[in-house]
Amino acid sequence: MDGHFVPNMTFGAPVVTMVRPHVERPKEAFGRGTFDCHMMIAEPKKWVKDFKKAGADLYCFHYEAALDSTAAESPEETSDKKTSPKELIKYIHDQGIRAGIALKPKTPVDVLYDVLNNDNKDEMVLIMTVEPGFGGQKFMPDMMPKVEALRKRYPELNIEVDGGLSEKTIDVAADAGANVIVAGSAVFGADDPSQVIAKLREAITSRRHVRE
Ligand SMILES: O=C(CO)[C@H](O)[C@H](O)COP(=O)(O)O
Repeated sequence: MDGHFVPNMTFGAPVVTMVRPHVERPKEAFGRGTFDCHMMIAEPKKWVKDFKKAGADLYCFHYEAALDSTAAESPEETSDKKTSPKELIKYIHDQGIRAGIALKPKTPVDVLYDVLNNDNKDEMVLIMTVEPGFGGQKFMPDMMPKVEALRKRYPELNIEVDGGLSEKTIDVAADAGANVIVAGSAVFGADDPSQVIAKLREAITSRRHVRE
């Protein structure tokens, strides 16, 4: 979060660098230990290399930001050229990491149909189930048709949901086809976080939307 794309700020690549050595690298694509960096920032292309160097396995940018941001490849650089969502996915893959593309609640899902590759093995889509910027908001069930549409069209795509996920809302998300869950308050506010994580995981694995 950069205080521009969203009205809040969080940490950057130096924190990722410090945490990375304490978490074993994933043994397979999207596996345990994946550092999935959700970039709620206005200039997503500028930070890909820094986050890759810091240890990100997956760089997830916002579609809305990539529509109107620079093609410059570092924070120090300027460029008159623009990037685009499709170009940025390719650029992230060229850096040797996986790409995620996030949609804010008001952005329709069909904008992605010309952006995603036919082979989705190195991609993920994040459907925001709150307006990005703050934890502790209410889950928006009206985002589920977007998840359903993606799951129908891309059976093997990793589909992430973020915002208001808990034991109360997980079944709706899992039934719609989400298989990657971001949960803040429900986990960090729990007496037993591992129990909550286990329940969320069970809701997803019992649906098995992604073929193994
Ligand atoms: O970053 C977010 C919004 O920008 C996430 O929604 C948030 O971190 C998840 O928190 P919660 O589970 O409390 O909704």
